[in-house]
Amino acid sequence: MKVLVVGTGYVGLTTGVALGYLGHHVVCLDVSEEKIRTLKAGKTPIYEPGLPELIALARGNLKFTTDYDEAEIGETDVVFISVGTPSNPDGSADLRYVQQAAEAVGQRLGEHFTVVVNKSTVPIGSGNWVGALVRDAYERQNGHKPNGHFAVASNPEFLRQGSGLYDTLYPDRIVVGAEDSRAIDVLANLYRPLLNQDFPAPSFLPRPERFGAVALVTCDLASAELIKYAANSFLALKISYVNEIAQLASKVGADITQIARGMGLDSRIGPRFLEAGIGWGGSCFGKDTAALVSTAHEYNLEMPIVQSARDVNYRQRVWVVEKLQEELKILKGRTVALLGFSFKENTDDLRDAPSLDISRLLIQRGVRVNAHDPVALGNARRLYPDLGVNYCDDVHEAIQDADAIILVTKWPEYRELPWEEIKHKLRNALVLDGRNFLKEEELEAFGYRYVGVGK
Ligand SMILES: NC(=O)C1=CN([C@@H]2O[C@H](COP(=O)(O)OP(=O)(O)OC[C@H]3O[C@@H](n4cnc5c(N)ncnc54)[C@H](O)[C@@H]3O)[C@@H](O)[C@H]2O)C=CC1
Ligand SMILES: O=C(O)[C@H]1O[C@H](OP(=O)(O)OP(=O)(O)OC[C@H]2O[C@@H](n3ccc(=O)[nH]c3=O)[C@H](O)[C@@H]2O)[C@H](O)[C@@H](O)[C@@H]1O
Repeated sequence: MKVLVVGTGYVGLTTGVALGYLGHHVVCLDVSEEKIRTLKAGKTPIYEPGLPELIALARGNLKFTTDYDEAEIGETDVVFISVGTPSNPDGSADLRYVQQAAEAVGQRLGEHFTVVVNKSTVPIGSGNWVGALVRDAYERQNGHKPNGHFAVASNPEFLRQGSGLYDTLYPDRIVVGAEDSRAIDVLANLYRPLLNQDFPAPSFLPRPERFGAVALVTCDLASAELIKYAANSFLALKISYVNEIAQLASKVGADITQIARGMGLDSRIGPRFLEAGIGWGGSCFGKDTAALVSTAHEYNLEMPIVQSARDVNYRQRVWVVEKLQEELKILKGRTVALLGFSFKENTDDLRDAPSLDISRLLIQRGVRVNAHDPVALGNARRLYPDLGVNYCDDVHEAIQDADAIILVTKWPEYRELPWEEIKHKLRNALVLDGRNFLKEEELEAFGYRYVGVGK
């Protein structure tokens, strides 16, 4: 099938490349000249494991452009809108990029039946709104209304950064919401190889141990839109819940890792997303929980549970600094090494990264912050040159003369640092493990004071 993906960020590029790999003809369009130049040169503008390899395999089915006129929208079966939907200051979603994309697509629709798909996370009602934008743009361009040439669908995305390709090729479910059953049929055909799981598995990606057919959830537009917000908010509150219990665990001398294991083995609860730590960050949990609360307000509803998950999450970031102060007594004049700057491992993304708030809070208290990250420092220097953080390309430089190490992101290489050897570089052998990730017993055996979360 012929596919256009508008927006080549973490979601759009992953989706486009995966669909190209499955044999569809995909145009990936972005307004960023730089991103498209990079892609045309055979490189990837984002760090996502497996993406360069899959692009190389799908190359013959992929075209990259910044020009809507080159995208052959008039003959395209499916257009994915996968542009950013960041937060407005009041928490609602900023839909300006979606609007620009919908209008640009509407102007160029032809007689061929095209499904315009909201893949971006967009508030309830956006499907209808995008439909109206596309229709109006078409009418302005052609002088008459479109006559059943297009339908709108909502196909929310559930991939996680850092395992985006794996999540795309081996999804738990695919959700398609539409009022027009033709749109559901087209998307079911598009996703057939994923639904049936009958494509050659790329050798460079991990494979699920057991895997059968994937569930296709079909529903109306509003339900699909709400599934996305409800799922993200539920995951966010699951983490905040375990962090709330972690706070109590450390007061009463219990261990949150054992508690989470004991809880998670109940199949009604499940073990995933029960890792206590300094909380969630990233481009979506914060944004989407805020947007859900904001949408509820429009309908005169409070969302106290979702709001509390947000509050608890921020409290974890403050807790790190309070804990450090408790350990070191005086923070002013101290040096702290932050290990990991991206919001999670295997990504270079800094959106709502806990490291940013933790750095700000430490710097306000007179602490010198040395930060290391295996892949995110380029973005950090570009986006946050004035944060006051000393970005260190070498982890040994970051820990030199530090009064404490804070593990912020669980990059595997931090577990494998030569902890015994590097101890002499520190002024004070204190490790605050914000992800309960390091080898506690080993560190203690080397003479470190180890502080975890909820232990
Ligand atoms: N990042 C993630 O893990 C996930 C993100 N989502 C949602 O997917 C959407 C996209 O997120 P990301 O890929 O992370 O964003 P991103 O910021 O990485 O990429 C968005 C891209 O859209 C481009 N763009 C903006 N306006 C455009 C236009 N008019 N025409 C063409 N391109 C345009 C930008 O230049 C940018 O490259 C958001 O709504 C997000 O909430 C959903 C699931 C997972
Ligand atoms: O809408 C989105 O953008 C995506 O948001 C999350 O994916 P992502 O933010 O990429 O990464 P996660 O693996 O969910 O991690 C989010 C944050 O939670 C933290 N986390 C995760 C799991 C856990 O048990 N504890 C915990 O603190 C991570 O360190 C990270 O900061 C969801 O998991 C995806 O399903 C969704 O598509």
